[in-house]
Amino acid sequence: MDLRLGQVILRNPRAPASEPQKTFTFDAVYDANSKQRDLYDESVRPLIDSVLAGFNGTIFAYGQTGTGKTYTMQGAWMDPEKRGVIPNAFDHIFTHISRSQSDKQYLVRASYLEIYREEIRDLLDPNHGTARALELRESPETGVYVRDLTSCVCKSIKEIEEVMNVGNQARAVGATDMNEHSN
Ligand SMILES: Nc1ncnc2c1ncn2[C@@H]1O[C@H](COP(=O)(O)OP(=O)(O)OP(=O)(O)O)[C@@H](O)[C@H]1O
Repeated sequence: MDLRLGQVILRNPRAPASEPQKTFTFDAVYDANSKQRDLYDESVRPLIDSVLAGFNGTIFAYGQTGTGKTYTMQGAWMDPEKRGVIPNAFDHIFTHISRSQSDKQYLVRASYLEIYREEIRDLLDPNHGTARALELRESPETGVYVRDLTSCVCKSIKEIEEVMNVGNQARAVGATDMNEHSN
């Protein structure tokens, strides 16, 4: 990895020395020594700032199992240096709201879903294990949305963390089911 050039360089160890390396260039590259805070400040903070200004924003973690998606997104909750994108974004959003002028109003709503075997499951629905899969819909006003997805209004970091914990527990049950099916 070349963090300065934003490049990931791949070499096949079994290939003959004459085979060229493959170089992929990105806007930014972070390796195992990168700091959560640097990733947030450089690559996430500008996106959340635009969301706070009224634009849409998406952060998408994609990769093979065990490559660090959960670590990057959630991190080690109790250690401020290891907190990932989600807790840093909660902090950023609610700090911004608390400091904003009184003529502005913000409404924060949180939903939490997972796509498991091509089906959408609502992790905030207490019956999600037995409920029917949710449907993806599109409307001219709001664009793509998930019909009947639970949405919780959150007024503080504590409230949104509670919503996330409920969803995380539903996820963990899903993972156990999956393990049982594969055994
Ligand atoms: N940058 C990092 N620094 C230290 N530890 C890390 C880092 N990234 C990942 N890890 C550790 O590597 C392991 C796998 O990471 P993680 O669980 O985040 O992967 P994942 O992509 O979410 O996997 P899965 O798709 O199976 O859920 C974890 O023990 C995690 O703590």
